[in-house]
Amino acid sequence: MEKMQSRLKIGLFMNYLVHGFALIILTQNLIELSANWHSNLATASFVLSGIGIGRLLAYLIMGAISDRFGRKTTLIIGMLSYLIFFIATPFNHQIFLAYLLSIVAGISNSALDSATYPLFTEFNAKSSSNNILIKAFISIGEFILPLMVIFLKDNQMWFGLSFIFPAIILVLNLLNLMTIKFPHASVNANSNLKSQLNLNGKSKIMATSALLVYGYTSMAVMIWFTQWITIFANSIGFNDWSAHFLLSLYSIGSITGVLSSFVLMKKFNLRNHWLLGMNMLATISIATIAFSRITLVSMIFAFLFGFSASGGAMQIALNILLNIFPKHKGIFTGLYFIFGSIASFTVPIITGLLAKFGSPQIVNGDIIVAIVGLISAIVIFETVPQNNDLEKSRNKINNIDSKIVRLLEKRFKVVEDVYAAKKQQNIATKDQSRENVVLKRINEMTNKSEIKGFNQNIFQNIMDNSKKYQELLKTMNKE
Ligand SMILES: O=C(O)C(=O)C[C@]1(C(=O)O)C=C[C@@H](O)C=C1
Repeated sequence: MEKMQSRLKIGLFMNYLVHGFALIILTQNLIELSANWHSNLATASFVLSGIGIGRLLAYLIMGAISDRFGRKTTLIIGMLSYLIFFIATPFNHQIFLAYLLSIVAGISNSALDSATYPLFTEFNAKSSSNNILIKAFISIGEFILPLMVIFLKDNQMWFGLSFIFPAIILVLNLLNLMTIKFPHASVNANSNLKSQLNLNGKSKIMATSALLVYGYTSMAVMIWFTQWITIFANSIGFNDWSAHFLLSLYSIGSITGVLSSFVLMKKFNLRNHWLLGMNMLATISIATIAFSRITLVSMIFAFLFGFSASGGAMQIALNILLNIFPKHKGIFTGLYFIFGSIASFTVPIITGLLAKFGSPQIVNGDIIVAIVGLISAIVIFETVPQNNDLEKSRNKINNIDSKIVRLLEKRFKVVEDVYAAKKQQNIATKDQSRENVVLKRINEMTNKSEIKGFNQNIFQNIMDNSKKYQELLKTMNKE
């Protein structure tokens, strides 16, 4: 079981490595692709918008499929459609088909999200922090792909190999995931169908609205920054190198933030405080970058902005949303990411309009988005109770119970052998001396003296049931 879970986990993360490739693979190969499509760069870049359309179209449908038909089905839909995208794109010579394929990539993205995020909250008590790590794998994919594209170019190799490589990973991962039994949402650890957050009607509406607004702002604040920071830095007189370096520092900050969030969420129970703190830091950082205009200060705060705005806070907020709606995790994952997709759609338009007033105004706009995000985080902090200890302890008990049930099944299996042996030798079912030996061992094995009696009681009960089972086998054999 443990081994299964790690195979499943690795498989889910590998998908996001591939997804990191998909996010930038069209732009990274745009010159070759536009030649294939017999179009110019401007028309070719229009194809990129298909991904956004595909995501918007598919999120709710994939969310519903995930809740209704299961995470595994949804995951396989996502992986197969990504496979079609990766294999067909480098061979395709028609721009219309290229657009359809980018829609397919968007659909794949939404299927993966609708399956994976809910799944990670369903493993066990601590696994929802894995949702934060997804971000790290996307970043690794986005880091590797450009290197591969440069390598292929330098060695005059076919650009399409950069598509074939993720396709191979997908095929291997399909084989891996198809042979794994997935945890079932309704019987699994913390997917108790009733939310344990106990929000009343009004708080639930407030929290949900704030979380969905946060779905928008958390995405918007990042896109806004990454698209404009270099231009802004140039315009306020930073040299070219520092202007570009700000973005690298942001990425390093982001990875550091993701890893810190992951470790913290696993170890401590301060999810809401962390979300609030991250948003405060993000707002302070972007404001400092906008107003200080000192290179070193901007560098430090670019790192801190990456750490806080892109360090897993978006995933933490999603986990909170899924805690509020445990019965509809797929749908709410979809809804949350729809808000994120609207951000990727609208930010270029809004910043494009702001550009008329100069890039400093664009960065000021990002401060406003950060403040709206901070206000949402405050509303979330005030309305949603901290992931309480009762919930965590019950999740732990659920995990232990599953292990006990497996062991009891094994014990009953051995009792069947005992029954067969006794039948052959014609021995009575009950054996008091053996029971005494069992109870004595239990007494000795139990460390804590206060619970020795309870454990003996439990084992007496087990043996009583074992005798009943043997009697049942007897009557069944007679029939
Ligand atoms: O050891 C046996 O003889 C059993 O039948 C098994 C077992 C048990 O469950 O441990 C059940 C009934 C006996 O009275 C003693 C022990």
